[in-house]
Amino acid sequence: MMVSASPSLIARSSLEEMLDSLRRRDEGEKPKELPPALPARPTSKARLPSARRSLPNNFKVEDAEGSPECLSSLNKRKERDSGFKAGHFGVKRMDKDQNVESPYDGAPEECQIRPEKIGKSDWDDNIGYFINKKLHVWCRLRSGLWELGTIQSTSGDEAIVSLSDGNVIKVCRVELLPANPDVLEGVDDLMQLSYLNEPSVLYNLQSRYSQDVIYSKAGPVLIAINPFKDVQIYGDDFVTAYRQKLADIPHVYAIADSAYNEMIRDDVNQSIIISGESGAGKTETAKIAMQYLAALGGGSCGIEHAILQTSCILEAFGNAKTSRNDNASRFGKLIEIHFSTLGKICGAEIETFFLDKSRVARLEDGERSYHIFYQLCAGAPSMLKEKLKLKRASEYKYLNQSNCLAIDGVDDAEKFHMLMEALDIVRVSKKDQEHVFSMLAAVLWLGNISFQATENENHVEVLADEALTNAAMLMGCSSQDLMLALSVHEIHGANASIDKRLTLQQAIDARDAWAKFIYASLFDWLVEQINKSLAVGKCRSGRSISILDIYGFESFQKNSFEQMCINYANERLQQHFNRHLFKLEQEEYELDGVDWTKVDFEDNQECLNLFEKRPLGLLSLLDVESNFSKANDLTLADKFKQHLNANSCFKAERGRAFSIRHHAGEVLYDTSGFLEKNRDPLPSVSIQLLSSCSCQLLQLFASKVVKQFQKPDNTSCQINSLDPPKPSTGIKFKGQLFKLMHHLEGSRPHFIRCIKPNSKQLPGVYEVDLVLQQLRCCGILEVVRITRSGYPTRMTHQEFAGRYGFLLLGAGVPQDPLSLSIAVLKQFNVLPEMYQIGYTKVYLRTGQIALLEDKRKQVLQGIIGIQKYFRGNQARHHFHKLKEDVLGEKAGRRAGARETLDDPQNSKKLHPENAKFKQKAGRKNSEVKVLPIKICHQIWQSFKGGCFRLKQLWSERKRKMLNCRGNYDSLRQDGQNMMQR
Ligand SMILES: Nc1ncnc2c1ncn2[C@@H]1O[C@H](COP(=O)(O)OP(=O)(O)OP(=O)(O)O)[C@@H](O)[C@H]1O
Repeated sequence: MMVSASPSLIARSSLEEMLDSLRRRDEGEKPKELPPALPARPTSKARLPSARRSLPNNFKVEDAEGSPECLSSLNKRKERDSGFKAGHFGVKRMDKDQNVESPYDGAPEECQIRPEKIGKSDWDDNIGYFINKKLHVWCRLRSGLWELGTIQSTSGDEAIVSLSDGNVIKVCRVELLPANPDVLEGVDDLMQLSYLNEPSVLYNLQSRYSQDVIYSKAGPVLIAINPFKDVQIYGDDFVTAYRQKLADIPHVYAIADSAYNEMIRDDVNQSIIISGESGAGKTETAKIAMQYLAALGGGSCGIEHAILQTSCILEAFGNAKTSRNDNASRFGKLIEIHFSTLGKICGAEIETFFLDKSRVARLEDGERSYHIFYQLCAGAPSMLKEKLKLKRASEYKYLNQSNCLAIDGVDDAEKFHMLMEALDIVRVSKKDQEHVFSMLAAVLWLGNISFQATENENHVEVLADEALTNAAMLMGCSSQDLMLALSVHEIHGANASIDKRLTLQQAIDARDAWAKFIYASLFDWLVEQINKSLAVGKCRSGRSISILDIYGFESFQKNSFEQMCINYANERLQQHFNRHLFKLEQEEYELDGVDWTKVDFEDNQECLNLFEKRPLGLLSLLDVESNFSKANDLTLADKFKQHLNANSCFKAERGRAFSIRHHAGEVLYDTSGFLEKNRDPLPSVSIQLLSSCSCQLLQLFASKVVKQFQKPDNTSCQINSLDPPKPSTGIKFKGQLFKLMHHLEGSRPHFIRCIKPNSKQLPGVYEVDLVLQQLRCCGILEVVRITRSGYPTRMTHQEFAGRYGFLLLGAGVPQDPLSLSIAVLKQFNVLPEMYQIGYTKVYLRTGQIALLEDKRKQVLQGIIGIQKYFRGNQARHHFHKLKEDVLGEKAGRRAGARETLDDPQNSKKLHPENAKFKQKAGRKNSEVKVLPIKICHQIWQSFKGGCFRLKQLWSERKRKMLNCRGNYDSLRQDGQNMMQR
């Protein structure tokens, strides 16, 4: 279930656009019958600061209403004093709260958004225009769907609309929105739409999707709609096309390409952040991006193949079939690909987050556990099966409880063979592979261990059957020890410890805790092994591209601790998105003195406060409650209600339930199991047993837990489920998330929003409502609005002048970068509304830089043409001269040689062959064609000398060419002339 901005709010943006056009019309800028214009650009009031002007601490600008308002801190203080309240289009203000944690450096963020200055909505005049011209409008039907139609007439608040299917209906005017002309159907970038409103965006994407065009742009964000089928837009040819910039339609390749080029060009780390709900295509998109980067940065060491193979391993161990996706990732993943100074991949590092281990022991109907279990049972060679005492998947309780053992179209045995190959490529040794498979089998056998009640119904004993024997054998412990560990709980008193027999439920929980612990530890260990294998070599440049594929927002009928953590992570990512696409962008305009009307956006800081505030935030309260042995899920829910009610994102519900208003919608949570999952206990006896097992992996896993229990002063503390010194799951997760945000903040982000077109995972089906919810929850319309009215290209005055200054001609070219930049913009007729000059940077609207780059390219090509001609001429001249020299020298030598040969004194110096030849032929000396060795050598030396001199001349000429400013200027002049011609 998702909730988003109400339609009227979204509609407002397009109304606003129309109003602007109407205003223009009223001002007499346009004749009466012109269609509503494109969204108004703020008129440029670019101030031209002096070249060395620095930004004063409290500089003032005029707001749109003319009242001077101090920016930055002054501005913020004023708004705080006026006490604006949060609201969609109103002002949203988050007070600086000392108790709110932030993963960003410095003080907690203060978020303020000024009200958007929107005039009164008035659609009437426009409706008149649409009626006259019989232009299409979008009409919202009772079903909520939008349909195209034309307005026939209006009366009061109502309008009669003739729909495209022939029906004529009466609707409220507020249900009408302007449609774009046909020529704009299916545009690549939503920025190109004249009317930016929900139905236009929705149907633009649908029109593309119906033609298998799955990628579109929303300004800087790539929208990827899952095709649920193979589309022929990947592979070598496409890679080459994007690499050589021959293709420019939106694509993951284009995003990966810009990330790579920006990393090389600007020496800045990059990140590709892929988000979307479960089944939207994040993991596939991440793989496609990785494939492109591997093609671009693949080197001789072949590490890129190993990196690509990690997907196969991680999917086997971390993905499972859920009701929403046959291959759902049940963990978050950040893969950081490192590059050498030459731009070649030199290693990678994978970080994983929050594996959903509950899936190991408990499955919902129709879902599966992790793929690897089914793959192992189906594909293991018979020898291995024998060794692990493996049976078919259907014989294991952990796998057969959900009535789903296979996935349509997936061959688990084949997948197992692919996995073995991948493990080999990633250099996980055969011995380690065997250890991994034994652990998996041990988990499966553990799940088959059953209990029987003894004495009274309260206590249990473990059944001594093949499950117990096999599990103990695979773990490397005795069956007796395992029986004891699963049926007895050790309680540490002040002076002694006592054994308490477990009830049936406790025994089942203990067994499942073991299985989950082993599986989660195995997963972490495997990731460690992969990281060792992909470790970055010495040639690292420190530059990297990180790809984040993290679980999307989740909202089921029953939502538990896992969903809360996942949705919390999504809130953090949403803030990163907001920060970069809305907040930092607008802040930069303000600080650099750019004339700018703020665009509103939905801030989720309040929701983050709900989670992170201390001591009265969700995670802190959960942690405190987890430390009380008498606390239960109901007392926890009460605590939440008692302390969190003041937060507008929290809603108390009956009993154990509570709701959170997430940015993507309201979710109802049930606290059942929260405390247990947050504590994540493992009875002390289990750790002791694991440490004593002969299986090395288990020993290693146990030692890691013991380390967690160690006190900061390194003295070990008693491991007891009553002692909770181990960090709780929630706090650990928060720590991981903060680390992730730090990492992302250190890189330049590229956002990809994956959209799931239908919930049945079918190709060609586009469910409008589902898509709309997803577009709303990631604020796509707002991104387009900001980008469209913003200045996506910016360069410092120095950079701009350095890059384009040379295009100016004449003696009066200004010298300081600011004046030079302005002169360039004027020279090339960049319209004033298409740029702004800030205190430090030049800001350009979309498309303007391409214009300047074109000019630059033309001039450079002209220059290169002249240079080529000039150099060619020089080279020819020198070559002819050298040739003459060599020939002259040769002729001289020949003459000398003839004289030498004619001298009978020298005849004995002749080469024996020559002498023989000379005698045999009986020719005259002057006719001799073969020269003496010495002379041959002399000529050769002279020729080599000539070549060497020629080379020297070449390099000298080249140096002179580069240094000679006069020459260069005249070349530039020639280039300009050529271009003008
Ligand atoms: N570009 C694509 N081309 C073809 N099929 C795709 C593409 N993207 C996704 N799919 C299909 O959609 C399925 C779900 O995609 P994927 O597993 O990447 O979703 P996800 O967003 O990562 O989901 P989760 O969050 O549950 O892990 C894939 O198994 C694949 O069948």
